[in-house]
Amino acid sequence: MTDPTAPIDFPALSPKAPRRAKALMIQGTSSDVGKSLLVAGLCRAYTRRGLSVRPFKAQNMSNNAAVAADGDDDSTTKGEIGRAQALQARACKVAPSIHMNPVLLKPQTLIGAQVVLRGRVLGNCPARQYHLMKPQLMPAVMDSFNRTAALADLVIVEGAGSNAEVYLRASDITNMKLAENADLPVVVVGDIDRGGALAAIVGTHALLTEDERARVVGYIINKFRGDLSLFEPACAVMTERTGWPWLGVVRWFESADRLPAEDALALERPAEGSGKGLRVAVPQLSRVANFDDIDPLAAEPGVEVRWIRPGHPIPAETDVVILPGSKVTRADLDVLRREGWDIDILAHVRRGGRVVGLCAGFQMLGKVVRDPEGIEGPPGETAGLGLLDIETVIGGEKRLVDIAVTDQRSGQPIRGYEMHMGRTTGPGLERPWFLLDDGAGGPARREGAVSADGLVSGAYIHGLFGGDDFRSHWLTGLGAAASGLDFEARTETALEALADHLEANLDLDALLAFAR
Ligand SMILES: NC(=O)CC[C@H](N)C(=O)O
Repeated sequence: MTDPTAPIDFPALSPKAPRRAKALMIQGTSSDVGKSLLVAGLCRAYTRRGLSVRPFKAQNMSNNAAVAADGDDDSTTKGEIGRAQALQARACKVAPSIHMNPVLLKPQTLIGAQVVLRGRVLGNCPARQYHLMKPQLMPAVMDSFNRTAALADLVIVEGAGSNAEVYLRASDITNMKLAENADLPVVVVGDIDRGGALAAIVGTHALLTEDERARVVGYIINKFRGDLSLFEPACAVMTERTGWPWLGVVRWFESADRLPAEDALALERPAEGSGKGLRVAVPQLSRVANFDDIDPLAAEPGVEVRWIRPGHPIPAETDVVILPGSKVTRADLDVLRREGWDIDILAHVRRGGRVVGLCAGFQMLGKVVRDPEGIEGPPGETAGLGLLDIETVIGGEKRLVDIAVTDQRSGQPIRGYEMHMGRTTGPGLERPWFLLDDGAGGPARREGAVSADGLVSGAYIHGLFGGDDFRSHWLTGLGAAASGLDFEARTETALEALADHLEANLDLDALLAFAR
């Protein structure tokens, strides 16, 4: 993608389907005000009321992606969308679609990202170039919105970041510009937990144009803790300054960490876990991807998961080091070395400790990672940790597939997904971690690798630990206690609790009446 003004080649837009759904848009005064969670909760609450609901977010920036159930019209493979929209789809009890999140930006460097359009990689792009290219994406965004709206009674649309970045207005495809194009009523959400909510709401109003202000049907204050009677005068001030109705205050939702987080900011949360039992350390890579792979382990009472921040060593008293996925395998190998984590990991293995690599983490455990075309950074190769006798080349079509198979070795069902461009070869694969059997009677597929001494293992499969049987089997094999936790049910309970929470905190009939 060298010329940002060159026309983009994407599949033909569908003939305009009649819009059936009403829609309501949730915009925020900044990122991380809790928009994704609010949308997920509204999706579930209105689904429970018998409506056919769909989520929509034009553009998401996240390395936590999910495999959609569909791909673009001319594609035989499935696409990917942000994890938050996949969760929202689940809240609506429908399969995730590429049209729920037509543009996904997966950050690779501080100033550039992989651009995924309608589920498929369009290319890598520096932020400045993407900014110029963005207006061209609007027809595809609108097409996806229309397709989503043609299927449902109600679409809950999520904005991105702050809706008052007015200097970016010309290239906006995901906040007020989308609201204008699709004629959406807008609710503005402010975050009291971070402070400055008054200034954020009043400042947002000040920065918007008259027309944009008129689209706003009211504001919500999210993440409130404390005595509401003390805060009510603040709402009077905001309403007086903006003329926008106050639609309610949503109290802090305690179970938020039971739902998969969208961006790596969530890793700043204190670790869960009892402080005893199996000690799992996960280095916090710079472009960590699909980090919710670790959530099911963190949810086990007998497991203590610690995310290791830059500047901190991997503690010697660790039982298992898990190397997670990463958007930029080679650059994150450099991070491992810069932090001295490579030395910690090698010492850990010498002491008889276990290491597990997932996707990019698996690639890092090999001898070398090559990127001849420069897909994830400057072309070249980087030595891996050399703990598995494998090599990886990044390139070709991205592999995006859901997996629901049986591991012949353990007899355990394995569920998960693959999402990677790297292809791995080498003698290490002769000792696979899994022998995957799809039940159709064909030969088992080998997946992953295990070192000769059995201490180091890795595979491409994300979501492995979400399977209760596999997780219990894995924990028991390490001499750790498995609790019998039903992870899916835990997520489902959290979604229901979130919907209850919104029913209790907001007037959802009134909110629904704003949809049009
Ligand atoms: N999800 C991942 O960890 C991706 C691994 C690597 N960046 C690849 O594309 O092959």
